[in-house]
Amino acid sequence: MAELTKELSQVKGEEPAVRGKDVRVHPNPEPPAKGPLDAPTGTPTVIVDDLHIVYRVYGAASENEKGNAVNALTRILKRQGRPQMKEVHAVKGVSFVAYHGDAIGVVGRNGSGKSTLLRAIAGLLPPHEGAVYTDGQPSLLGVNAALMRELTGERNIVLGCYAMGMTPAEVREKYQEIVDFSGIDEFVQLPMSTYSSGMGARLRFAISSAKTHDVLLIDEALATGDREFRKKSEQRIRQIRESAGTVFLVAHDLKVIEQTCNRVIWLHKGKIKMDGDPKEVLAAYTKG
Ligand SMILES: Nc1ncnc2c1ncn2[C@@H]1O[C@H](COP(=O)(O)OP(=O)(O)OP(=O)(O)O)[C@@H](O)[C@H]1O
Repeated sequence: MAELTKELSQVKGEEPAVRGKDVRVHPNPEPPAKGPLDAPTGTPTVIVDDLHIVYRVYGAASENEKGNAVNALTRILKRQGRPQMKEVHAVKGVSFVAYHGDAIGVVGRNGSGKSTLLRAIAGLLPPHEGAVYTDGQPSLLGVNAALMRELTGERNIVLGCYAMGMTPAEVREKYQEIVDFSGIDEFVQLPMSTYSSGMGARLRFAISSAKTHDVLLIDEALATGDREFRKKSEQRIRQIRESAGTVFLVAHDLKVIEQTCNRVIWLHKGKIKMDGDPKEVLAAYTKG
C-alpha cells in the first residue's frame, strides 16, 4: 500500500481527475472564500431549473432503410435525417432546489427517469433544455462507477481516492478504513474481476463515501449489499448529511429511502409527481 501510494504520488503536477462537472451557481470566477461545506445548512446546493433530457438513439434500421447509396442520396435530397434515429424524452421539465444537509430519495417506476436525473445533476448528460446549477463538486456513485475490473481492490482504492482529489497522505490515512468498511478482507489483494457484484458494490460505496462530498449521488449502489452493510451505509449517509453535504439516493428498496432521507422526489414518466416528506410521498407512491 505504502509503495503504491508512493508510486502514484510521483505523478507530479497532474490535477486529479474529477467526476462530474462543477457548474457553480455563482458566476464569480474567484473561488469562494469559504468552501461549500462551510456553508450553513439550508443554503441551496443544487438547483434544477426546468430540466429536459433527451436521448438520441440510433436504432437498427429496417431492411428498406439500410445504408445504400440510393437511400442515402434520396434522404439528402429530401433533407431527411437518419431514419433510424429515435428520441427518448427521459426527463421532462423537472425543477427543484436541494439544500445543504438534504438527503433526497428519488423513487419512481422503471424508466421514470431517476438515473437520468442523477446523471444530469452529475454533469454527465447535457440538458436539452433548462439547466442544473450545483454549488460544489457532484460525485456520482453508481453500480457502474468507474473502477477497473482487472486491477486489485487495493489499486482501485488508491486510484479511486486520487480520482476524488485526495492527497497521498489522505489516501494512506483512509486506506484501512475503506477496506474495513467494505468488508472485502483479503480479497483486496485480488483483481476486482474475482469479486461478487455485492463485494464490488460495497467497495465502490466504501471508496466514494470515504471523502466528504458536497453533493453525493448514489444510484442503486446499496441494493446489492447485505443487511449489515446497508445499516453501515445508512449510517455513513447520515454522517455525510450531518457534515452538511447533500445526498441523492435512488433505490427501489423504499425502506432504505425512508430510513435515510429527509425528503423524497417521486418521478413519473420523466416528471415530478410529488416532492416532500418521505412518509407522505412514499405512502402515495405505494398506493398509486
Ligand atoms: N442511454 C440511453 N439511451 C437511450 N435511452 C435511454 C438511455 N438511458 C435511459 N434511457 C431511457 O430513458 C428513460 C428513463 O430511463 P432511466 O434509466 O433514467 O429510468 P430509471 O427510472 O432510472 O429506471 P430504472 O428504475 O429501471 O433504473 C427510459 O425510457 C429509458 O429507456
